[in-house]
Amino acid sequence: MKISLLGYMGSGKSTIGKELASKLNLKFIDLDKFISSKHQKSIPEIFATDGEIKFRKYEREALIEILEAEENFILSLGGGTPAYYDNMDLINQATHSIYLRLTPKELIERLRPEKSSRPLIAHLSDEEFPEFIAKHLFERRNFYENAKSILAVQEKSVKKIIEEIILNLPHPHRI
Ligand SMILES: Nc1ncnc2c1ncn2[C@@H]1O[C@H](COP(=O)(O)OP(=O)(O)O)[C@@H](O)[C@H]1O
Ligand SMILES: O=C(O)C1=C[C@@H](OP(=O)(O)O)[C@@H](O)[C@H](O)C1
Ligand SMILES: [Mg+2]
Repeated sequence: MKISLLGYMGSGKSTIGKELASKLNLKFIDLDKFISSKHQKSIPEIFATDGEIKFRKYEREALIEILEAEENFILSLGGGTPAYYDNMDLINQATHSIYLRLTPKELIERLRPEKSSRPLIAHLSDEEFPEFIAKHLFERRNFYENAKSILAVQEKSVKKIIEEIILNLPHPHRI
């Protein structure tokens, strides 16, 4: 079984992916962590030293490497992965893709204390931040909505989200 989780920064991809993998006894791969360990740099360091364009290239290469090498996994993508190259086509060809959909309001609340770890939003002032998230999500949604399955995650616990994902897995993966 190959499952990928996608959605905006802060939607819970990394958190849900890790828990879901442990529940389904599958290998967990976080695309950002994979890129970091491959390049021996944190994501903010890659953005600062190599720039976003190179990051997108590394992200694309890592995605292909994982999709070609691995048989069974839960893959948590980065928020931007579906929006570059034809990544979304590759993701849908190889995996059951799930969009974790969250409202701008909740994303803003969640991301506010965690902004500094995310280079695309780290520099934004308190005034700029909410408007940036709303606009950026509006652009990204077009890519996310190509996922095979869409799950609204607002006001749901991690446990509940995992239960719903498992219930909605395509047959014969349901357990
Ligand atoms: N269902 C949830 N309810 C409340 N907080 C959550 C939930 N899922 C994730 N979080 C929190 O939201 C933040 C962002 O989660 P993370 O997994 O890093 O998102 P992503 O990988 O999509 O950017 C983290 O602090 C995480 O603990
Ligand atoms: O949305 C984006 O373009 C990004 C999201 C991040 O991942 P998370 O969605 O896990 O924060 C990370 O890949 C990088 O900072 C760029
Ligand atoms: Mg993440």
